[in-house]
Amino acid sequence: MSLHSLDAAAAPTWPRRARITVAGAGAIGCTLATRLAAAGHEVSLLARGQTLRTVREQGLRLDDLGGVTHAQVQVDSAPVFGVQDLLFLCSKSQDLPELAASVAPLIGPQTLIVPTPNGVPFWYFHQAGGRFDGQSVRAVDPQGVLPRLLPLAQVIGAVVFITAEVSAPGEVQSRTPHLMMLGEPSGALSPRLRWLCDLLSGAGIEARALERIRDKLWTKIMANLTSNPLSVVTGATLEEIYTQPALLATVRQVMHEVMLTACAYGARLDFDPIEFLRLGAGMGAVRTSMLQDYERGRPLELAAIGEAVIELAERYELPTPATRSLLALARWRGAERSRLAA
Ligand SMILES: NC(=O)C1=CN([C@@H]2O[C@H](COP(=O)(O)OP(=O)(O)OC[C@H]3O[C@@H](n4cnc5c(N)ncnc54)[C@H](OP(=O)(O)O)[C@@H]3O)[C@@H](O)[C@H]2O)C=CC1
Ligand SMILES: CC(C)(CO)C(=O)C(=O)O
Repeated sequence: MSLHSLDAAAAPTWPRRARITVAGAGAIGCTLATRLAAAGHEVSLLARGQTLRTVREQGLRLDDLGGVTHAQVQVDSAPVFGVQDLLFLCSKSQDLPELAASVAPLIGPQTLIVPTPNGVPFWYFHQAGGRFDGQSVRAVDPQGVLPRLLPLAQVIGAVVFITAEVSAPGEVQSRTPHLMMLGEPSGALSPRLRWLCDLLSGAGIEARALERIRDKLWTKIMANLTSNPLSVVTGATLEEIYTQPALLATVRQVMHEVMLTACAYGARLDFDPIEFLRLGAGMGAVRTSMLQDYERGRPLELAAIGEAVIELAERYELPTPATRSLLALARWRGAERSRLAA
């Protein structure tokens, strides 16, 4: 039997071989699906377009530090896989409301839901305590639909420290170790969180259970907001962004604005800002995911990575002039790119 007990009073038994759907067959979705399928789980993939057709015919192919892994998974454009133990939502943040609207049949009362998008998550204020407890983040859920589509009590927060790129439909390359930080929005180190971490670690994705997942969210937001929009504006790599004086001035200003905002929300940032810049430079000639989206004429994930931070800063009347200018430039570049491509 795959599904664990529905009796909340009894200790749930979490399956060793889980029924898992990965919704969104891009770089992160295919990485997770391939690793989890190769580890013996019953994995289904919600995909569309050419990716759906290719994966149906050829399966998945992941080229990562473990070598090349092939996996066969059940794949469909409709949520026909039945109720799942675990559901990963692997779209870009701006596509999450549409994706979430399509996964209802996969969600039972015990299904764990793990959204992977970068940026401020829609669940940020769920069980956060404090003055904004329970509120929504407009920038990432403008219609306020996500808490209705995804039961918040079943959502586990995730910060994904994987770098992956789609090389062809259903094929992904990743050249860094796979690491995910996971946490209950309430901060509980629950049995289900430990189960999830064990399951991922068993599939070759190092997974750490955190009591303070929002701290790590801010670390990742800092990395994304200091580099992704600037890479779109300048075409620069991470190494250039974090070393070139002409770019570092903006990086530092944005970093200070994010640090101030994170502090206002009680985040404990466990890094030295100078070390942060050094680590960024050490990433080498990496093109950010947003630069890749820009070059492909795809929408930019500016709402979750940038506009949501401004929204949170505004609640405390914190100034974010550098972040605003940078986002305006990146938005303009993105719109120009779309206009030229049309
Ligand atoms: N790639 C990376 O290295 C990292 C990415 N992340 C974050 O993870 C998230 C996912 O990133 P990534 O995998 O790179 O993104 P991709 O754009 O590669 O993949 C997103 C996938 O979601 C699919 N999708 C979107 N909407 C729907 C829908 N309604 N129904 C079905 N499929 C849908 C897209 O399909 P289609 O192509 O047809 O639009 C695409 O295959 C982002 O928030 C990103 O910032 C975080 C860390 C690292
Ligand atoms: C590599 C990194 C950390 C740069 O911000 C990233 O997450 C991205 O490209 O989206």
